Amino acid sequence: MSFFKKIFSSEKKETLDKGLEKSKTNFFDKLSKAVAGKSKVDDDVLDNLEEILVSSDVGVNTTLKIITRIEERVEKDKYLGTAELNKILREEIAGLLSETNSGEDTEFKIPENKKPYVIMVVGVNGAGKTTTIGKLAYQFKKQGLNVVLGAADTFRAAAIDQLQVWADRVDVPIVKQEMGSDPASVAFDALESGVSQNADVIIIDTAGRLHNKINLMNELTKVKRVMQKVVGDAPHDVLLVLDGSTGQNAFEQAKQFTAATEVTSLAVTKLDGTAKGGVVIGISDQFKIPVKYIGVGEGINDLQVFNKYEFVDSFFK
Ligand SMILES: Nc1nc2c(ncn2[C@@H]2O[C@H](COP(=O)(O)OP(=O)(O)OP(=O)(O)O)[C@@H](O)[C@H]2O)c(=O)[nH]1
Repeated sequence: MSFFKKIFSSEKKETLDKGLEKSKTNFFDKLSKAVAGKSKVDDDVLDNLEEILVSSDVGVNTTLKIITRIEERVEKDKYLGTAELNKILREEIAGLLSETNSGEDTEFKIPENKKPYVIMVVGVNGAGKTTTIGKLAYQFKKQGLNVVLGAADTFRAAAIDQLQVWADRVDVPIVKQEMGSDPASVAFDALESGVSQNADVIIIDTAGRLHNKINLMNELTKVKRVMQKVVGDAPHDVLLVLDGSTGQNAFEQAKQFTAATEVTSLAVTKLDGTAKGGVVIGISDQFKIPVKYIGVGEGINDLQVFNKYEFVDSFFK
């Protein structure tokens, strides 16, 4: 490993550790209370563990899966000490995450034969869409790629302005129109402009209104259809941004968006400052969609490519 890579990884690790601190403290405080005075994993411990996982926003279905797997191990081992519980949980959670996340990545590499690579970003207002797009643009630019942004969230003037702020900050071109114009038309322009500029990546912001599933579905379908007039297989990635600090509400949003369009990857934001980090485990398991990025701070560097090993290591350190 190069010296630079080592420094970068240790910085990434520090940010991740700091970002997950609240979730960890919450989880392990409860876990240590649950096993206090017990040497063996018994029904009581498992009941408590179930409650802790649910209250850590892992979600009921995923919690039951984890508990069943631990029960099976208890059954096999006969005597499973509480001291081993931490290690077992870590193994089971890593196993669950492996079902959806290949996740050894430290950086997302754009496939060679997909240029321009088009990312359509969806999610409700306030989930951290704009910030995530800005941070992503910065990461791609650091990789030496040409990035173009498309401000297709035309529903609110502030959304266009905010994306412009990020475009200026990262120093990448942005394609935008007036507030209220047709999002599909902005997406079309952005792709045309990207193709003519020989862009490597085009990131399209979309409106996050959820008041009506049919409207949302129609709008996203239209944006996709119109983009395909310029780049036949666009979008290559439909990235759903979820606010991790909303816990169960993030599950609800994932449900609504996956019903409205095909979502191919997830970004879970605001994991710093929340005790609900377990949401990453549950959402990835329930929706069988890989978590590609996690947001662990407001800074430009605080979006990390999700790596299941790093995540579990940081959580169970
Ligand atoms: N702490 C923290 N804050 C974040 C993170 N990601 C985004 N935010 C903050 O969340 C707030 C909302 O983010 P935006 O990017 O504006 O959200 P949006 O989804 O684009 O919402 P609209 O602009 O309202 O459409 C901002 O104050 C961001 O700085 C994160 O990973 N950690």
